[in-house]
Amino acid sequence: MTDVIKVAVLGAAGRMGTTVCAAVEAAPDLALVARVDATDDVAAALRDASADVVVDFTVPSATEANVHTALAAGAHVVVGTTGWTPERLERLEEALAALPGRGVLIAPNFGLSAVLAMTLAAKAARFFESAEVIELHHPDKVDAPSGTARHTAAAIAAARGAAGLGPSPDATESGFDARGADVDGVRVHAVRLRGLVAHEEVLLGNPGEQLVIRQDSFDRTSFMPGVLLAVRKVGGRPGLTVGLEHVMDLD
Ligand SMILES: NC(=O)C1=CN([C@@H]2O[C@H](COP(=O)(O)OP(=O)(O)OC[C@H]3O[C@@H](n4cnc5c(N)ncnc54)[C@H](O)[C@@H]3O)[C@@H](O)[C@H]2O)C=CC1
Ligand SMILES: O=C(O)C1=N[C@H](C(=O)O)C[C@H](O)C1
Repeated sequence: MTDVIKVAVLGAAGRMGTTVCAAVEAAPDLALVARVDATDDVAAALRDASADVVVDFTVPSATEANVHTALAAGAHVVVGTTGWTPERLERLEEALAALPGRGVLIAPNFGLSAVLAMTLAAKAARFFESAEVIELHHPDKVDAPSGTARHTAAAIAAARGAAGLGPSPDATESGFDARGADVDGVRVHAVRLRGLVAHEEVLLGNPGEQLVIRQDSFDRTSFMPGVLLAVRKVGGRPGLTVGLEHVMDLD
């Protein structure tokens, strides 16, 4: 019989944290050893828990410090929280270089439909003159555009660049402000609407044709197969992994 993986959850009282705790408790090969939230002493809680894997679903302002605290406590780390800038990733890679064998897996989205949508969009991008991304979320979300949309737009931009494509055509003159955020030259639009959970649409256009790639997370349980997959895989992937696609045999 394989050993049970001990899991601690940061942000355990939040929307995602609550769902992750329930999923871990329901998995026979995992044991939930700590629920940690904002009012707790994170370092002390993680030291006491001796978790194999710490899962972070907190807030962009706390996640970097939490991950370094989890590493100091001796755990591998799975991160779903947004806000991982290139500078934060660089600091994390430096820390991991001094911790051989230790793994951190950060995924902007653990939904299988979202990962597949991002992958398909990146593959399709070089065939189209125009590309734009629309992300749609619940209105309690604190960041915009979503981490998923940023990741998607960056992958589309990289594919367009590698194919020698220039910017998407756009005759909008300066002084107009309704064209969304610019992520590596790809326009990203953010909708916030009560009733939504997490949704993304990639629009790819050519003269006379359009490809729309859309994914919908109607419920936070949709993220759980991806989170549990990451928890099971992270210990076997030393260093930093960004994107669930790398443990889904998609690359
Ligand atoms: N990668 C993915 O598949 C997904 C990522 N997310 C991201 O996960 C993050 C959390 O989302 P939600 O659960 O909706 O937010 P939420 O606001 O419901 O939960 C965040 C929780 O973190 C706690 N918290 C804040 N600071 C903390 C700290 N220093 N230590 C421990 N806990 C702390 C808060 O008290 C709260 O309970 C967001 O960045 C969101 O964008 C959300 C859904 C899916
Ligand atoms: O805040 C959310 O809800 C979500 N956040 C992540 C993001 O910003 O991409 C993942 C998913 O879209 C849900």
